[in-house]
Amino acid sequence: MDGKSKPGVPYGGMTDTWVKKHRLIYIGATRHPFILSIRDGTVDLSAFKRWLGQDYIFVRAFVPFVASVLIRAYKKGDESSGDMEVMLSGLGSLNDEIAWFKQEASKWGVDLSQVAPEKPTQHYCRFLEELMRPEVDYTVAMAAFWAIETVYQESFAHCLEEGSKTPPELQEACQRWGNDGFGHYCSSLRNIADRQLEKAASGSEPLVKVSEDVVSKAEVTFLRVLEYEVDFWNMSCGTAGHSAPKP
Ligand SMILES: Cc1ncc(CO)c(N)n1
Repeated sequence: MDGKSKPGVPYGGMTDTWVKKHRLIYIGATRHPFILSIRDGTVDLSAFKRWLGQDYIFVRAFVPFVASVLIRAYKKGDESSGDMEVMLSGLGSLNDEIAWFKQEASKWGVDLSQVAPEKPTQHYCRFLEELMRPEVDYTVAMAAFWAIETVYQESFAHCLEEGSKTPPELQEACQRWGNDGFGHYCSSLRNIADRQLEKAASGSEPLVKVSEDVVSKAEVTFLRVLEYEVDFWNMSCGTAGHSAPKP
């Protein structure tokens, strides 16, 4: 969490460098007060229900983004990489996730059909749309994909650690993203992103535009994901998102 390389993650990958270099905002996204309130059992259930409704809207918008990365992986044509299989597993779990949201919403009496996207959700979904544009490089899309998933994995795994007082009725939500299998999936995404970034940085990626351009765009995209995540948690807490203006 504090930028130490994780077991099984190749030390020194570009994503490792970013987590260290931007550890304050990374901690802001993965140890947000909303998450800490779940972990210490003080979370306001109305905040949890607000998060549930808004995240359902986000996840539905996330599906086409993941599909767009799958298409990019296919077009890369590097069948040996196994990238497509990682994304297919991600799409499969999103199918289960949407079913879980519906079941969890009915458990809490949240009518998902009546939930309107709040501004942070609208902005985050618009950002996903931007990442689906054809001119966005596979490497940049993968940096976003890994960051989006890993913020949730790190956040909810924290609520499951020894000593946490997560309320039993919220354990399932935390397990959803905090479990080891999802952690392994995030490591697979991270390895793809690191491989792509390494190729872009070494200029060995054919037909890629100016390679350092791709690397710096990927880093900016990583930071934008963290900002959108912090805004999303702020919204869940009900604190009007006074976040930095988006570039
Ligand atoms: C806002 C948000 N970020 C990341 C994830 C992980 O898929 C999610 N479900 N929602």
